Amino acid sequence: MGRTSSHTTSPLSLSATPEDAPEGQRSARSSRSSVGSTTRDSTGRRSSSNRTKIAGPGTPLRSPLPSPKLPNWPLESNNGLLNPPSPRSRNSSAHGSYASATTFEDIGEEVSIADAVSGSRPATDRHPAQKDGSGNVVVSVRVRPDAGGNDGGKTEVEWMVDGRKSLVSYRGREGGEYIYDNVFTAHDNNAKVYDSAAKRLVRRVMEGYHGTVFAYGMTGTGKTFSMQGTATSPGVIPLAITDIFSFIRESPHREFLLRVSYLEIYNEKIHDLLAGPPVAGQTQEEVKLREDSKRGVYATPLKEEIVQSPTQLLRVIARGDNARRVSSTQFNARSSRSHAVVQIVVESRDRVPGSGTLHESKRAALTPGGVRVSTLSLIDLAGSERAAENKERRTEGGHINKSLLTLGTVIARLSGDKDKETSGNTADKEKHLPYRDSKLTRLLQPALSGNSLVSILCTVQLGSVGSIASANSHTGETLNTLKFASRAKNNIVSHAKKAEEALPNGTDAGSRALLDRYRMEIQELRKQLESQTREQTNARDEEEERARELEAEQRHEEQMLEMQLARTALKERIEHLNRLILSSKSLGVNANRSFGYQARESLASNNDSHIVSQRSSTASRATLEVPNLNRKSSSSSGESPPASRPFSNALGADPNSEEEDSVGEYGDGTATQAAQIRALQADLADRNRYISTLELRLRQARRSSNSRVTMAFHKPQLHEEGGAGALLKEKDAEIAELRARLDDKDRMVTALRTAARQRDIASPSKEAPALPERRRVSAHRSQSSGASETQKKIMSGPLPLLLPEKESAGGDVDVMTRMIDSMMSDSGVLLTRKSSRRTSLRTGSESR
Ligand SMILES: Nc1ncnc2c1ncn2[C@@H]1O[C@H](COP(=O)(O)OP(=O)(O)OP(=O)(O)O)[C@@H](O)[C@H]1O
Repeated sequence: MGRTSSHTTSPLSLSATPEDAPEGQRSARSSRSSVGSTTRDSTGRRSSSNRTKIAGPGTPLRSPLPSPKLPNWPLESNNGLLNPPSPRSRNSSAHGSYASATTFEDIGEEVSIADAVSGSRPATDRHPAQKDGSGNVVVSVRVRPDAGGNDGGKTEVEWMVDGRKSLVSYRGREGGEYIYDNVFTAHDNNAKVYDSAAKRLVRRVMEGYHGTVFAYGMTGTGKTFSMQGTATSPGVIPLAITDIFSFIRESPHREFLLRVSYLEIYNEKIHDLLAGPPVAGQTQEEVKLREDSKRGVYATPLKEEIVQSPTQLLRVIARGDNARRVSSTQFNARSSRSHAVVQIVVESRDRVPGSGTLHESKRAALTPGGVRVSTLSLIDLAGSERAAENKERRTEGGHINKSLLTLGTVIARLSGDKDKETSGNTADKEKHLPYRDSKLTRLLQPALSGNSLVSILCTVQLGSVGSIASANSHTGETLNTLKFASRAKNNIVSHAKKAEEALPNGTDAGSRALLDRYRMEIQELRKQLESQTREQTNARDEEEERARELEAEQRHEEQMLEMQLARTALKERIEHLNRLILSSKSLGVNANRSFGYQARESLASNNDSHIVSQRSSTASRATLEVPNLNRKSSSSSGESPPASRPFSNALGADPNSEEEDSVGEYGDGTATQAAQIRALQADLADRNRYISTLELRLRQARRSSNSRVTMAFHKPQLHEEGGAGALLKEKDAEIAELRARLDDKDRMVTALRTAARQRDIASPSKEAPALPERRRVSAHRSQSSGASETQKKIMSGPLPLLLPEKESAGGDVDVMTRMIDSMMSDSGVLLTRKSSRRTSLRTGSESR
């Protein structure tokens, strides 16, 4: 398989036209010369006394992202927003407590340790170029300790590393001196690297600048070691995270929202390292780079996680690290096969005291200002490498080298770009910079084109004599890295400005600032909550109102029912009393008829009156007879003697009437027994209904006394209850009277039976005709031959069969007549008494 140039040649070995090895040397110098002759003069000289030996303290193991010892201060968090507690002092502050060689644009603000210690250069002279923004780009070189632990020997002869002077010089072929912003020797640890190369940039990002830190170098030279570090020696990323949160704590006047994404560019494809493993059967959407005027170049779709603590942020990044592609290569057992980009988006805004009261929450009491969005990109590039034997590694290496080559080309051409910038020809500038040739350069475009603060950390391994790193090819790579660093320092011009504060814009729903969107969402949710609370209150009020109405309605219904019952009861009572009145009248008529012969005579002579009397009597009986009496009558039917028939009713009986005959042999002359029974049953039903009405009302009254019935209804009810009780008592009295009357009748019947027996004994031979026959005969005789008064009396008695008895034994009949008269007289007294009581009752109820 043929190899492409990118396979066979490391990008670091390529020089972008004018900057060849000697030019690279010049470039480094010119870099300094661009920042001032003083610097060049001071850094350009060789000094054996400052020469640093390559140290080889042993290679730390690459490990997952370490957890640096983080201050355990709680951060207030609300919806992902971070609010620092009141500021407190600490030794390691993100606010410039460090002494760093990092320059950026703080003129005279910070002095490098080396310079401060040496005092060789006054701060004002040191970086005059900072005034035109070139100080926004920091280039550092870090020398990795030799894996063999040999830091002496020939190395000293070929390479000279001066940390204090930020100088690396090579005495071999194509040798030269390279001066950078920082040169870290093999003795310098990650903390020193971070403090000098990145700390200030991180702080600036927190203040609102975009910042990019990336590690560049040949494979195995310590890029990942520098960016991630180890558990004991945390690298740039964990230390930056610590500082981010320290800054938040120390900025009580601002509120922050942090979101993080993590992507890798592997074989020229972008992968979201936070997206998790692809779900079976689901194709993951390819991450693409887009560009817009506000955000610049960005990858999408990309998972962004909002983080609220250093631990959370470190965990998210560690998760991404685990997803990153790492393989073993000739130079590195765990070589990164992709460019990895951690992006931390910082949203912040001022917290201005608002109109909230003390009782409201702290957050509600502050009215926010505009949101500032800045981005910190921490990039661990894959290392350039020579072609590997493994096909897969070769493919990867090809892509890695190609992208690094493009990066080198872009940076190399930036120098020409600088000239065009002065001439103002920006169209040309865009045209000749091949940002789009690789994903890496496209992604780095905003940073390389000057919108961002940039810190480039180039890692090299010089190697002692005989080591792999000392091999010719390796030295060539190292030299190319140094040249790249020099070109970057020389060519990249950053005019990074603080991101503008986007004022809260209620209509911009697609606003990039989550802080703003969250604020809007919170406001919206608050509004919703308020309206919901209002609605709930209204609904509750309505419900209560409805319940009240329902209760009133029920009460009204109860009252109506009570009134209805009361009316029904009154009606019943009126009806009953009316019946009683009729009964009294009837009884009065009957009584007259029973007591006086003359009255009976007159009634008997008047047929119409007789009929009326007959009816009245029936009604009277139907009304007055009590159930047990009724029972007795019916139970004795058929075999009880005719004596059970009342005397009075026989008085007006029409002996010719078929109806009279057909109503039964026990008819009393005014109504048949069946009619009596019917009447009694009807009366009984009336009373039962009345009693049940009273019971119902009583129950209702009891229930109502427990419910909230108004007093207006209680009073009549109580009154009704009293009336019902009285009525019941009255009924009981009536029943008792009727029973007494029944007893009288029983006695009468007994007497009549006795008389009948005596008659039978007196004339045993004389057969009595059958009852109906006798009755007819007697009736006929009585009517046709004009019966005597006595006969009429007897006829008005219960039994027509007494007639033959009279014929044969007149003495017995007289006895019987006397007895009946006496009983009737008793009964009359009883009925008169009862009648008078009923009248008084009626009067009483009417008056009531
Ligand atoms: N300054 C250092 N001090 C001690 N050990 C180091 C240093 N720099 C690198 N190493 C060790 O060298 C090895 C390779 O380092 P590292 O993986 O960081 O290289 P790299 O540049 O990221 O390589 P690649 O491009 O292949 O990913 C690791 O085991 C690492 O621990």
